[in-house]
Amino acid sequence: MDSNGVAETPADIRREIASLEKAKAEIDDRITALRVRLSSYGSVNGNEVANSSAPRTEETLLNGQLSPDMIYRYSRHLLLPSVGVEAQANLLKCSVLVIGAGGLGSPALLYLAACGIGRVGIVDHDVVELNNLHRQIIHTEAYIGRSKVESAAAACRAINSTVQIVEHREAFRTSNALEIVRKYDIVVDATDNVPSRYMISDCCVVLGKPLISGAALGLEGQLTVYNYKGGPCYRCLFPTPPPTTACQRCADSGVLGVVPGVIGCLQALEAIKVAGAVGEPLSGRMLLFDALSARIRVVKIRGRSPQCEACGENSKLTEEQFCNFNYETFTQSPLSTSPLKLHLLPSEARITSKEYNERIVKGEAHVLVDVRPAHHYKIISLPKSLNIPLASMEARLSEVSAALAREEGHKNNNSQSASLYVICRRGNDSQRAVQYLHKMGFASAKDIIGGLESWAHDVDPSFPTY
Ligand SMILES: Nc1ncnc2c1ncn2[C@@H]1O[C@H](COP(=O)(O)OP(=O)(O)OP(=O)(O)O)[C@@H](O)[C@H]1O
Repeated sequence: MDSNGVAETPADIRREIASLEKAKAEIDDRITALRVRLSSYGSVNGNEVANSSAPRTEETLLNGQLSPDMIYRYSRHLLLPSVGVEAQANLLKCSVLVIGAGGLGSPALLYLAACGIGRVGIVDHDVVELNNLHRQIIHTEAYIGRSKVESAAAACRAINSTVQIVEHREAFRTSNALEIVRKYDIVVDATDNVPSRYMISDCCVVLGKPLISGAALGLEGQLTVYNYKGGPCYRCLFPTPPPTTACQRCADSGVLGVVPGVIGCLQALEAIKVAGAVGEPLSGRMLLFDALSARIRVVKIRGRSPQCEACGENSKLTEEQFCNFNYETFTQSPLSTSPLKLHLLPSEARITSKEYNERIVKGEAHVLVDVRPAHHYKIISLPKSLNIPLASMEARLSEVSAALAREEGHKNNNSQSASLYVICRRGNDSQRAVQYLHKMGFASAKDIIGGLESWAHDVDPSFPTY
């Protein structure tokens, strides 16, 4: 008999248990599905969209204690005596802004989301490209052509749906910098370019935020923490920017994918130390990483400079001065030639890639000198070109004369001189080479405007670019 006086058998009881268990499983499934849906909501350009994103810190911290889910998720942190519950709770209450979702930002963001930083902001204006994927490991092929912020935010939410991810799909500029940075406790500079580095450091000085700054190029990287508890800012160390010609970019010089990976991880580590109030953040010191020799060195750097134009005692930058500062012109020395704006030659000494193609199709006798470095030439080159890198042009000038003589003898029975064309990757070094060749008596030498990039764009779309 049950409590209602109805006769029941063990089979009845088993049936009822099974039925209730099925209903319970369906409710659990529904709760899980709703949690996943909830975590897929986020904020775009700093404004939260409907339904807010992840649970807020107050929900994850019960009466200041970690919730059971949090204890389980972060148990390996909690087991570390130097981290423990206090530092983990500090992380959950903290907000970190990562500017740049590229080579440095990718690992930094993944670790910051995974470790339970309460709110993570991502700023970037760029879209994912195929040649990003060897190092920008937060992005996948499925996101090629789509916003890096959108892609990075999805990856962070997939790792940890309890973290609030805020999307800022825009370039970081003086016009939006203060408004964005004001909302965060710590800033990670993962932009890896000089104008942004000055702008971000100055913004952090104005708003009093600690800054974790990283850089990676080729096979080397460096890292430091600026503006932390009276420590130096970027301008204290580098009051004047380097000449533009000294500012190499990954797109020109290359970078081994793991190098920004290492530095980006260390940036996340420093952010965690500052956020969690553990350890000794890398302030007043700089870490230098050399991948080839597998060496990491930490050197002491200059402390805060009283004369610094950003954080100096009598010269502290104001919000207004920051907003009116032009970082692009400040970081471009008027004496140095911007690699993108070289105009060294008169128009008669230049020819478009289309014109060059028409001439060779007609069978014009000519020599094509490719002045890129030999390792670039090995990547891809035009048929029958002669590789004489710009740096060795002076020493190998006789090879140009010999090639012209061969071509004239071969094609024209010495009756007509052969033309001389010069090409490079984007049309800057070729102009320098033509200028030099003119000086050395090769008066007819012509530069192919825009180099191999223009060839790929205007003549042969199947020609690979890099
Ligand atoms: N001022 C800025 N505001 C927002 N994002 C920036 C700013 N400056 C740089 N970034 C972003 O920082 C990231 C830096 O990434 P990274 O240095 O790995 O190279 P990349 O610019 O993606 O590619 P590559 O240098 O190979 O062309 C990029 O996604 C870039 O869009």
